[in-house]
Amino acid sequence: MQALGRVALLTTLFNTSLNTSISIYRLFVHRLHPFPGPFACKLTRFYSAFLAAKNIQYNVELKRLHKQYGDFVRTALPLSYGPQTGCRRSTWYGHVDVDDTKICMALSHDFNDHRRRRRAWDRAFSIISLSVYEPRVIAQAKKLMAQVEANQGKPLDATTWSMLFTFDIMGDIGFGKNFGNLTTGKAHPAISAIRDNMRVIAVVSHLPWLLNMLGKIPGAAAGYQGFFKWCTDQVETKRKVLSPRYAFGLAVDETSVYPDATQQSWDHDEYPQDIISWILKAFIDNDVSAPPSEPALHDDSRVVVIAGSDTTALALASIIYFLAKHPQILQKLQAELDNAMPNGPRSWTYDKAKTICYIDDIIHESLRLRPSVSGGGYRVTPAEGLQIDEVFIPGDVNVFVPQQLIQTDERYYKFSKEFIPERWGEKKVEWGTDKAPYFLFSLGIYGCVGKNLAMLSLRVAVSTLAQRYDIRFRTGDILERCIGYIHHFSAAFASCVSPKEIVNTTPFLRLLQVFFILHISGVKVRT
Ligand code: HEM
Repeated sequence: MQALGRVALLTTLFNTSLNTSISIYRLFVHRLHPFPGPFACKLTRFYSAFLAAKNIQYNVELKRLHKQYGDFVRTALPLSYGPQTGCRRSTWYGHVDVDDTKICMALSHDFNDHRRRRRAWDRAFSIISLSVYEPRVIAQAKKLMAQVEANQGKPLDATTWSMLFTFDIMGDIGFGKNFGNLTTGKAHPAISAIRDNMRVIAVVSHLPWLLNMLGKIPGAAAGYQGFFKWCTDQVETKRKVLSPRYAFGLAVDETSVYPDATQQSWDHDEYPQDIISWILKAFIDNDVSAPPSEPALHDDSRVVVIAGSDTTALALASIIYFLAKHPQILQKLQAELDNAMPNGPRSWTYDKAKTICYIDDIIHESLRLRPSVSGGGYRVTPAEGLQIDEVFIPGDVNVFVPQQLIQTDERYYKFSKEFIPERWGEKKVEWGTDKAPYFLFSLGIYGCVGKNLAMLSLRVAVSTLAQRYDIRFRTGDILERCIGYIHHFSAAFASCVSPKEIVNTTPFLRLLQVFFILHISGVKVRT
């Protein structure tokens, strides 16, 4: 008993002195001690996780911190991205595994490994690949419009429908599969798995070592296993599919076409028709751009599912919200659509729609105010440090950019909190928009590989929707009350919007009344 007491005493003494010396070091000696920031943040990353967990709104907490401490806050430091930056991925990207051979390209730390693997993804998003995807995105938009028409007069949940739309695009373009969300109107179970996954990452990724450790404890990640297995199954099913199935064009259930699909081999001479086939092709061919292992391949598939759907869904839901809030902007867009396509929806083509710059201006303005990836990617400064104006940040320091804060900073954007798409068009030079920081798809080597697919999907959805319908809130007075914007994931790939109600009436079918209700999915509703 006495011995036990001594061990306890010694352990307490050891831990107390260890923690005290670490605290003194972090507070007064650490290279970053001159940077202002909350006391607790200087001591432990648990405080950041605590802030993130409060309402799963780390961006709001960051706003408060920057207001209090200025541009540079210890725990969140702005830096420049772009091709010239010497910054690389930080330890944040090790939250799944620190071994690059086991994780997806989107989390790979090693500069050369990432650059090598990125090539397979670049092929999947080349101009030729996008021309293959384009009619399939349009086909999904047609299904969305059919649902809107079929539900006239009834409330439509625009957040959910945005997700159903982008999830089906991801299914087809990502895996060559039809997940049928837009046909059934029911959300695929993987959608709630994505949200759950993101919610955990939003909080625990502030402590990447903890997430990493939890992943290694048997059973600790049991909650994810269903989703992980589902993603793995998508890849494995794909691996068994013969190339002639591509002759069938749009997604088909391959087992119905090739009941004995397991017996078939991969024809790698075929031009792949979806993202995962490009990655698989590299893998099967042992190409230099291939994922280095089976776990890495399967982790890549999870990136396709999550990055390929949630980001664009949030962007679309936000755009619908802004169009409802600003009817004069919707009218201007409709006038431009009518001008380019005087015969209405029947004369709609993507070639005509994409010539309307105002559509892109609306998309950019919406993403400026409501970026789908609110925090930007976490980076580590180069060994020689980083000079930003008069501030020097030492080398090997983890930093990240609060994207939404910068993109709504009055110093860079006039009327920065207002939705003014014209700042990207006729006011661009006068307001200096082209010189303002804007990186919603990130920049440089780690920039979004899916940007062109996202823009294609958004252009198609916004133009077809606006051409057919007026959009307004069902009850205008709830608008501001419902504002709340939840970013689950400060560095990548997830967010949700809160409840909004929208009413649509169509200019072409004026008798129609369609209600959109934008409401939060999977997260407690905030009013
Ligand atoms: C509006 C929609 C989208 C936005 C705002 C967006 C934004 C971003 C951002 C900011 C990054 C950098 C993250 C970081 O630094 O860690 C990124 C990376 C990435 N995005 Fe997107 N994204 C969108 C849509 C898509 C789509 C549709 C895909 C298709 C699969 C996609 C796939 C990826 C991938 C694979 C990466 C990692 C790139 C790399 O590591 O080199 N994204 N995205």
